[in-house]
Amino acid sequence: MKKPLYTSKHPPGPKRLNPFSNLLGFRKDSLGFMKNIAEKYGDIAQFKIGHLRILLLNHPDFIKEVLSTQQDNFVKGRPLKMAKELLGEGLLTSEGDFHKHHSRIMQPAFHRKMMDIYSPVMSEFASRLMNGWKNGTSVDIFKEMVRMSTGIAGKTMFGVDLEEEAAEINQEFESIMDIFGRVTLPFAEYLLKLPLPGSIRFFKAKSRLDKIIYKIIEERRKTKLDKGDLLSLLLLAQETNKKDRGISNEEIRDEALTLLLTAFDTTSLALTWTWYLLSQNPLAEEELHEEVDQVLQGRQPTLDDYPKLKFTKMVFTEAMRLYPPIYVIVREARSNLTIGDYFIPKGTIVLMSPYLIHHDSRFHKDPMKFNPQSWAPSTNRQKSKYEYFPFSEGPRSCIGQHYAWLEGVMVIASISQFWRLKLVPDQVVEMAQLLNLRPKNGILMQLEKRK
Ligand code: HEM
Repeated sequence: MKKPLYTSKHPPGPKRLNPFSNLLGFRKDSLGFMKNIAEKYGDIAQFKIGHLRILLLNHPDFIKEVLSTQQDNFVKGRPLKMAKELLGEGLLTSEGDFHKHHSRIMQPAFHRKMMDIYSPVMSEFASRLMNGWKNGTSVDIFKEMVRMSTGIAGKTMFGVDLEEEAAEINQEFESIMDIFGRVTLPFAEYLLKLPLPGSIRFFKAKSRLDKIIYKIIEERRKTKLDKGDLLSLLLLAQETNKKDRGISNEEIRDEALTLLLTAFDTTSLALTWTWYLLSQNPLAEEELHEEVDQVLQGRQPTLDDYPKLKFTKMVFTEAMRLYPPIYVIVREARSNLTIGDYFIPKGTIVLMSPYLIHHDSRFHKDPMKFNPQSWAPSTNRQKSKYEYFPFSEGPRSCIGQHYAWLEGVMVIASISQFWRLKLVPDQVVEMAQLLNLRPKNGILMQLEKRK
């Protein structure tokens, strides 16, 4: 039977006791709240927060509808409004032709051939980090990964050394996240307009980040050097304003800040959770050590080693399954539409959680277990793209995913060749669900030299 174009059937979901009862649950533990809704009401369910209608999709087929098949009917919309306050019209937040234009300008910086240039930088920064480590001491591995990833991002994309500024950048970013954690409030967009302590912190942090970014841009302008990196591409696009409509100073700032924050934050989180998981799974750790010892024989990895470091990549893949840094992807319906048998009105906010799908036993066997072997080519288990999507999927998926895979593998191989990271006992490792999945109080690890 032919499916009707429109249906009046609404997805099931909890009845609201008061306009903010769902808000409280969602703010306290959004993953727990979403899991509960999915378990009670199924793979397509809706709930309300204030006047907002929120749809939760918990099946790869429905998620595919939003991220790919019907993606023209969705925008980043309201949920990204607060992010725009910080990032302006960067690649992450912009829409339509503007987004396409900027995406075209920046694509070459993420082309596979650029990985030849990026991989030695990644190995070098991992070495620099290890040079400062002392056997038997403890470090907060999250801070260490942030410092290293910020250094890598600064060097590969802007040609500058940002390791010194890494702690400040991360601290400003955390102040910003604090207020971003409130994006689900029905009156969120007005929050920044009020002189509240959180808003004041936000604008201070934004202005410090701007200072760092504008300094980088100005210094490059002075040298007039085309280094083939992302900043060169952006500055070149500004100069060659003939065929295309070019790019303004402010747009360069927006893109540079977007790239810096999206690059260092997610990658350092993915690596932090990887070290934590390895410390809890000695068999996987041993297998990793065997592979890196055998492939690298004591030298730092190069791009040629990348395809040989198969188990290393499986470890990183499995870590991003259990701890996908972006644990929920959000869109807004820009017209009335149908998903499955249900009517979804214009303005509905749609949530899709890689975390929930990655922990669903229908799509991943033994989902709570860290099992890198499940990604071995020999298992022959062809997973659908929407069963594992830490980088999202479709036209708005992560532009930096090849870069992130490379950084993950290069860094894991570099470090695990020489060091074993052991979890310092008697600490509670907890997830903080801000815009991304962070360790609440960092993760203390003891450094043990292998060789
Ligand atoms: C493990 C590391 C990373 C993860 C898990 C990750 C994840 C994601 C996800 C889920 C999205 C889609 C967000 C949405 O639809 O709302 C995204 C978009 C994006 N990512 Fe990443 N990312 C990572 C690393 C990077 C790196 C290294 C860069 C840059 C060098 C980067 C730059 C971006 C940009 C610019 C977008 C917006 C793309 C667009 O909308 O066209 N990401 N990322």
